[in-house]
This record gives sequence, structure tokens and C-alpha cells, in this order.
Amino acid sequence: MAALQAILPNYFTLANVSSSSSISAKRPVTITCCASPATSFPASAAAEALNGSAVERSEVRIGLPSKGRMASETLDLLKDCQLSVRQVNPRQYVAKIPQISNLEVWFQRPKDIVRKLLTGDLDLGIVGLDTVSEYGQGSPELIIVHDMLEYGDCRLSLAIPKYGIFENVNSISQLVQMPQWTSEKPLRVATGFTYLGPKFMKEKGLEHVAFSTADGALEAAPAMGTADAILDLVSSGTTLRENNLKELEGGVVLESQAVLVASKRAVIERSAVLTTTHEILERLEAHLRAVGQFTVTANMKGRSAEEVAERILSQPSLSGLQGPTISPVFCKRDGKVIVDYYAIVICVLKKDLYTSVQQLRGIGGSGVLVSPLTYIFDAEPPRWADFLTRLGH
Ligand SMILES: Nc1ncnc2c1ncn2[C@@H]1O[C@H](COP(=O)(O)OP(=O)(O)OP(=O)(O)O)[C@@H](O)[C@H]1O
Ligand SMILES: O=P(O)(O)OC[C@H]1O[C@H](OP(=O)(O)OP(=O)(O)O)[C@H](O)[C@@H]1O
Ligand SMILES: [Mg+2]
Repeated sequence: MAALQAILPNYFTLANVSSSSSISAKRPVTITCCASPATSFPASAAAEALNGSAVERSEVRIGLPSKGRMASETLDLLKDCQLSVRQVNPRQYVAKIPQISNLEVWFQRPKDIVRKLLTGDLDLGIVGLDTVSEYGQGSPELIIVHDMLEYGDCRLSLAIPKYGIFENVNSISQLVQMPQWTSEKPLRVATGFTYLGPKFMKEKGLEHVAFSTADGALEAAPAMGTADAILDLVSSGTTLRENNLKELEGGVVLESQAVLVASKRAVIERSAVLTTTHEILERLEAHLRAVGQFTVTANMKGRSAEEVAERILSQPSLSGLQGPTISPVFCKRDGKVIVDYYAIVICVLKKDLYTSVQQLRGIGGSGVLVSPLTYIFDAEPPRWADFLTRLGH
């Protein structure tokens, strides 16, 4: 019950923001203070919403994006970690991952994944950090387990037109100092980020600002005359460019990519969630570490393994994970078994491959074979220790 009470205030905040203080295009809201936690929401309603499902479930539930740009890349990443999701058709919202028998996959919209982690209906989820930050509202109930899944890279950034009164405005401080913004005529910002937006503007000292929201194509708002600025996700910058908009120095609210997030309460109260989180994290870490590297094997003439090792370690790109593995290559000459050559195995960063091959050749390497790596399982990943610390273990 104590754990339950600990998360209730955040649940109320979320409920309050989406009901009483919701921001709409029809009714722009001048921000005087940013999303303050409300306490008027009836505790019994939230307790009821939280009750039961999380506590009684023995299965572990992970939420994955059901649609949009994150959906297929999430499934691809899990597949690369040998965690293939068995989904018979895209309209099926629950699926299994055969490798982890007690794991249920629930396909949901990214924002609903975060909401359901907060209410206890999901235990784990993969979504963009922007979505966790916007819908999680800094709740301590959400813990990021892996913060760099290496896809879905984008930034939440403020942008203004390149023309008109903004022609010479290039930084957020210049925008704040513009005399145009008053309580009667605030800066109008279109955004889908109605929690992070006001919070950011307040932090930057912009007093007179009104927000409106829409579900997409926000970049059209300034040219349409319905907003002065937009706060939206930017990746390549093409959409901004095509709409004659520019980002501002100091205007990035957050840098985002896909993350694995857990419900703190689920992990603390149910050991199956902790065990499954550990397995998923281990697989992700091992895979993500491996994708950036190749295994390189080569033959090298030498007098001894030590002498070959010295030659290899004299080269900056050839030290491998811990150092080279060197094995003697036995051959028979004049009826005698001798060792003239050594086989060496090292891991090299993909970006350093060509340099490494050149360095190997330079010290007498031949027959260089390069193979992809599937996993690098090291000692316990540092992210696991970090996760346990944040759990208070
Ligand atoms: N242009 C982009 N490039 C890379 N990643 C992005 C980009 N836009 C969004 N993302 C990431 O992908 C996530 C999902 O975005 P997506 O557009 O698929 O869904 P959505 O905007 O939440 O929903 P919808 O567009 O269907 O209303 C975002 O939360 C963000 O983390
Ligand atoms: O910097 P870029 O690479 O051009 O990407 C940025 C665009 O991508 C997202 O929109 P999305 O494609 O998801 O469409 P939406 O507006 O319908 O969400 C985001 O909202 C921007 O509009
Ligand atoms: Mg989108």
C-alpha cells in the first residue's frame, strides 16, 4: 500500500492535465505557471484503477508501439536480440515472445504505454524518451532501464519562422527579449507537448505565452497564421526547412531516442518482473554492443605468442575487448610438428575496420577474415547496477 500511495500523486497530475487544464486550439491558454500537481482527484478512483491487475498478475507485460515509426524498428531490435514477437496479424494487440515464457507483449500507442505503466497495467515498455518525459511528467514511478536503444533519434525543439519579425531572432534569449509578447498578445506556440512545452518556456523566462495543440503537421501553423512558433520533434530538419522555419539556439527541450522503461512498483513488488527486466536488458546490451563491432581473425608469423602479442598491442586499433586471443597454428615439416604461425582473434569497431586491417597487414598479418558479431556478453552490464541503485536495492 505504501508503494501504491507513493505513485498516486503522479497519477493525479496526469489525470488533471488531461482533463481540467487540457490545452486546445479552440481555447488557447496563457501559461502563468507550469503543470502544478493537483490533489483534488479522488484517491479512491485512482486506487481502484491501480488495484488488482498489477498485483495479481503472474505474467510480465511489456508494451510495444502498435503503430507509427517506432513499431517496426522495435520489433526488428527485439528480433536481433533473439526475442521474436509472434504476432499473427497487425490487428492482434497481444502476442508472445516464445523465448521468455511468462512475457506478454501488448501493442499500444506510445503515449498509452506510458500511461499504462503509471496505472500498473504494463510492467515494461519501449517508447521514445520524449513520450516518457511528456506523459510520465517526471514521475519517480517510471525508471529508464536502457536509455540508448539507438533508433528513433530526434529532438524536441522550438522553431520559429525565418521571415518577418523573426528574421534576426536566432536564440531563445532573443525570443524572450522581443517586446511584442504581452499578456494581451502572447507568443502563440503550437505543440503536442502540453506538459514539457509550458515547463520549458517557464524555465526560459518566457512569461507571455499561449499554447495550442494539434495532432500533426504543426509546421504549417505559422504560415497559416494560427501560431507564431512551434515546439515539435525534429530529426533530419527537412520538415522545418520545407516550411521556412528555423530552430533556435538554446531551444532544444530534450534529445530523444527509444528507451526501455519499467514500472518501479512492478519491479519492486514482483520478482518475475525483475528477472525478466534483467534478461531483456542483458540481451539488449549484448546485442547493441556487438552491432558496432566485427570479429577479425588473421594469421601472423612469429617466434612466440608473446612476441606476436607485442606486435599487435603496439597498434592502436588492434587491442580488442581485453587484448588479442592468440593461438598457435601447428603444422608438420620434415616429420616434425612445428609452430611458425599464430592465429589471432580480435574485436574491432566497425568504423575502425579498414584502419585495423591496414595495421594488421603492416605488422605481418595475412588471411584476414572479418565476421559480424551477434552478442558480446560481458560481466554484469553497468546499466543493471545503475538500475538497481535507482530502485533502492
Ligand atoms: N522525425 C522523427 N525521426 C525520428 N524519430 C521520430 C521522429 N518523429 C518522432 N519520432 C520518434 O518516434 C516516436 C513515435 O512517433 P510517431 O510519429 O510514430 O507517433 P506519434 O507522433 O506519437 O503519433 P502520430 O504521429 O501517429 O500521431 C516519437 O515519440 C519519437 O520518439
Ligand atoms: O526533421 P524531420 O526528419 O523532417 O522530422 C520531423 C517530423 O517528423 C515528425 O512528424 P511525423 O512524420 O511523425 O508526422 P506527424 O506530424 O503526423 O506526427 C515530427 O512531428 C515532425 O513533423
Ligand atoms: Mg508523428
